Amino acid sequence: MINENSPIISFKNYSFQYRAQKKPTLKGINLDIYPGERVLIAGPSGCGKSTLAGCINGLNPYSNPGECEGSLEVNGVDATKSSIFELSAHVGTVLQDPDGQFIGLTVGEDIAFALENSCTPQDEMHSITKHVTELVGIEHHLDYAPHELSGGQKQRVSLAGVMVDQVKILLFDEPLASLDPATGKQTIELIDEIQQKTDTTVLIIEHRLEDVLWRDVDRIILMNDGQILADLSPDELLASNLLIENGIREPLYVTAMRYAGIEITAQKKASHVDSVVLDEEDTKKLNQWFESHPVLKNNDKKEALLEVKNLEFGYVKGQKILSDVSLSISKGEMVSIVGKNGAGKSTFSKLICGFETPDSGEILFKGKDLLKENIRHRAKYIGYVMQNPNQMISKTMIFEEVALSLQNQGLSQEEIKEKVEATLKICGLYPFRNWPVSALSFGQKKRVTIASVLVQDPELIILDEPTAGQDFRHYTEIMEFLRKLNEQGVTIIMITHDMHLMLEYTPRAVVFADGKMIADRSAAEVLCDPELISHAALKETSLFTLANRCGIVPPEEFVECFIEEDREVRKHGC
Ligand SMILES: Nc1ncnc2c1ncn2[C@@H]1O[C@H](COP(=O)(O)OP(=O)(O)OP(=O)(O)O)[C@@H](O)[C@H]1O
Ligand SMILES: Nc1ncnc2c1ncn2[C@@H]1O[C@H](COP(=O)(O)OP(=O)(O)OP(=O)(O)O)[C@@H](O)[C@H]1O
Repeated sequence: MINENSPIISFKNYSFQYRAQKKPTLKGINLDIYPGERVLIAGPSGCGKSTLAGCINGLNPYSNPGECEGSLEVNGVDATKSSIFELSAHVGTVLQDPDGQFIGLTVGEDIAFALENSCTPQDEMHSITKHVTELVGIEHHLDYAPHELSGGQKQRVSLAGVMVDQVKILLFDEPLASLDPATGKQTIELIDEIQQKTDTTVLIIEHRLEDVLWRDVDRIILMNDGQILADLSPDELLASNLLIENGIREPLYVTAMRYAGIEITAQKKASHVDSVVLDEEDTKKLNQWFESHPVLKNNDKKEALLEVKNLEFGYVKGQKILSDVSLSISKGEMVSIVGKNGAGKSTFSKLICGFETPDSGEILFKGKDLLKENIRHRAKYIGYVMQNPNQMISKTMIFEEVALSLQNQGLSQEEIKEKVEATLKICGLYPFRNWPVSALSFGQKKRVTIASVLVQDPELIILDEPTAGQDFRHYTEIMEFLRKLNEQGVTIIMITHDMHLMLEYTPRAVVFADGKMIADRSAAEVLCDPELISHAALKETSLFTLANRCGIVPPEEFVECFIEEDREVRKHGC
C-alpha cells in the first residue's frame, strides 16, 4: 500500500544495547512504517525481532534497561524517552508468552481490565467484552482462571485483551505459536479484518511465514544479526533467495515449485498458493516431477512400548476432558498428536507422565502398569518437555538448569559436566552455558528445556510444541536431532500445531477432537482429508492445494513425494 502520510513509526540510525549485553542487539535501524500498513517482521531466532518490538512498545529500555542511540518516534511520541505506560496508549501488544500477560483472576476480568482502566461505563464494557470474546471464540470460558486454560485458549484471551484497547498500532509477537492451525488461520483473518475496520497499523513477528501470508501483508522486513537486510513486498521476497540464505522457511508450495524446476519471479505472485501463476508449462513440470519420484512405503510393525486403553479423565468430578482414548505406540516410532486447542492433547501427556491420574482406563509401558508408578519413577524413562519453557525452568543459570536432574544420581561432578556440555552442544546452547536464563530469547529458553530432558537419556520423549518460536534453522537442528535420537531407538511423541513438522518428521498422526481420538493415520492422509481437517481444526497443506491445481492424483502421494525429496535435499545441504 502506498501511503503519503508521515510515518507512524520511524526509526532513524537507531541502535539498542541491553545493559546485560556487551554489544548492541539492534544496529543502525532505519525504518519507516506508515499508518494502516501491515508489516511482517521475519528473521532467525535471536536476531532482534522481539527487541525491536520491545523498543516500539516501551519495554526497552524501561523494563529491560539498556542504551538507545539515534531516534525512534511512535505516533509522534519520542519512544526513547517514554514509559511503557505512555506508549500503551498508542501500541497494543500480544506477546508470544501468553502467561506473562494475564492480569485478571478470570478470563472475563482480564479482558475487561483495559476497559476498566479507561473508565468505560458498565453496560458498554459488557457489550464490548462479549463482542471480542465471541470474535476470538473464548466466550464459554469467561469465568475460567488462567491455569484452567489450554495454551491456545490463553493466546485467544491475550488477543481479545488488545482488541478492546482501540490503539493505533497493534504489535503481535508470534501470535500463532500456540494456536491450532484452524485458529491460527482465523487469527490471521481476524487481524486482517480488525486492521481493515479500524485502519490500525499492524506489525506481526512470526516464523510461520506461510501462515501469515494467508492474508495480504504490504511488506516483509527481513532482519538478521540486529540489522535490517531487506524491506520488500512478499512477492519480491519470495522471488529472491534471501529467506533460504537467512534460515527462514519459504512456503512449501514455493519449494515444491522450485524442485520441479520452475523459476520463481516476482511476476509469479508467489505469496498465495491459490493465486500463484501456474502456466501450462509449470503444470507439466510439476506432473513430470511427481511421476519421476515414486513413494516408498514402510509398513514395519514393532513391539508396543506405550499402550493406552479406554482412558477417561476430567479435572473435576463428572467432567469429560478425555473419553475412551485407546492407542498403542510402538518402540522406535515418531508420532504426532494434533488437534484443536483444548482438545485434550496436553492433558493426555499429563496422564502418561503422572501429573494427573485417569478416572478409568489403563496405561502400560512395556506391558507394565504405569499407573502404579509415581511421577519421579516415570520420569526416568519418559521425558516430558512442556509447551511453555517458563513453567519448566527453575534455576537461574543455564548450565545448572540442565544439570539439575543429574544431581543426586551418583554421578561425579566431572561426569555431570561432560554430559551437560555434550547436550548443550547438541542443542546449540554451548556458547551460552554460563549465561543466566533470563538473557535468552523465548526460542533459546525452549531449547534449554529440551536439553534438560535429553540429558537424562529417556526411552520415550513427549514434546509439547517442540519447535514453537523457533526459526527454521533451529527447528531443523532440533528436529534433526530428535530424528537422530529416534533412529537410535528413542520413541518420540510430539504434540504440535505445526502441520509442516507433522508431515516432515512423523509418518503417523493421531488426531484429537473434543477429548476423543478421531483418527490415527499417515500424516499426509490426514492433511489431504478436508472433512477430518475441519473436524479437528487443522489446516490443509498448501501442497494439497498445489497438487489439486495441477490435477495431480492422489494428492497425498504428491505430499509424501515432496517430503521425501525435501528430506534428501536438506540432508545433502543443497
Ligand atoms: N532482557 C534481555 N537482556 C539481555 N539480553 C537480551 C534480553 N532479551 C533478549 N536479549 C538478547 O537479545 C538477542 C535478541 O533477542 P530477541 O528476543 O530480540 O530475538 P528474536 O529475534 O525475537 O528471537 P526469537 O525468534 O528466538 O524469539 C538475543 O541474543 C538475546 O540474548
Ligand atoms: N488444570 C486444569 N483445570 C481445569 N481444566 C483444565 C486444566 N487444564 C486444562 N483444562 C481444560 O481441559 C481442556 C483440555 O486442555 P488441554 O491443555 O489438554 O488441551 P490441548 O489440546 O493441549 O490444547 P492446546 O492445543 O491449546 O494446548 C481445556 O478445555 C482446558 O480448559
